[in-house]
Amino acid sequence: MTSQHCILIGAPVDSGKRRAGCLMGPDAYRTAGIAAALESLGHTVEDIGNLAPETHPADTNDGLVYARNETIGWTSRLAQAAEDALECGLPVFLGGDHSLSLGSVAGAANFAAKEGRPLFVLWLDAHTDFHTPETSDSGNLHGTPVGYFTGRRGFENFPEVLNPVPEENVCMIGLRSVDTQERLALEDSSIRTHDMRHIDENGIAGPLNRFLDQVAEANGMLHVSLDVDFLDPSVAPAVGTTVPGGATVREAHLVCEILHDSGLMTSLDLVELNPFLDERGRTAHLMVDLCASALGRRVFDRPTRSYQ
Ligand SMILES: NC(=[NH2+])NCCC[C@H](N)C(=O)O
Ligand SMILES: [Mn+2]
Ligand SMILES: [Mn+2]
Repeated sequence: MTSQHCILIGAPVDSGKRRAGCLMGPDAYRTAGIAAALESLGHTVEDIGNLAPETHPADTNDGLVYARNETIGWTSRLAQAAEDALECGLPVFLGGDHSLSLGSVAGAANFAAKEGRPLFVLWLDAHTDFHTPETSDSGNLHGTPVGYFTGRRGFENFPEVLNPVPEENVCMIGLRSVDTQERLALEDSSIRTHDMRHIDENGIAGPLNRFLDQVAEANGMLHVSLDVDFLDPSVAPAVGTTVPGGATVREAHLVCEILHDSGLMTSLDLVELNPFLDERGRTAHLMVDLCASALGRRVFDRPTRSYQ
């Protein structure tokens, strides 16, 4: 297994929705032992601590979009952090709510463009997060990152997206809650969407492997964004937007194990963990275990042999 330099980036973003708590996420991952888990796999780990948003005007909360200015401050800060970290290793963003991915993905896209490689995004989530601030019913910006980094219009005052991720490079797995405006916009887009019914009928490995083949063929970089609510709430209760019927522990590990074996993942977000809603750290521990699977943990050190 090739060892990697993992850069843990604390992103205590809590501005993407009204319910507070994701700001405690980075420390919950640390408490759950994320650094030791990755080191035990032979990786080097550098924890750069928690970042803060760039200074921004105070939010007046217009009643439509919640904490827009703070989220703008985070977006530019995290885009720069992603670009810097990709110079020397594999950034792992410890969220923080999903609005952090406006920055982490935009930064990864800027880095990929400098390298002359396309960026691909794997979105593991119950939601598509494909709103713009104008289409959002809730006004919560954690529902908008995919809209932003694919270059949809309506993100006034946000940093310009210099390298929008082409829609055909985005693959979503785990979907089971899509708003009408998102559904209409997705119908006009070439984003690949795999809802839970598709997974129930066909399994989770097929769509993932097909996407990874596409990434490999294009010599692409791959950003993976893992939302806690991708998982079923019975195993991952610590998230404000639970939707029943999510991925099982085994399905989620399988995704992460396949990702590791592909050797394609170049950056990772762990988002939406709200430790205030957790049960004795079980969701934080599961997310750390999934991260470890994505970085090479397996049941056997060697491929298992079948009986002859
Ligand atoms: N990252 C998330 N948990 N997003 C949930 C978004 C829910 C809903 N679609 C909204 O825009 O408000
Ligand atoms: Mn999400
Ligand atoms: Mn979600």
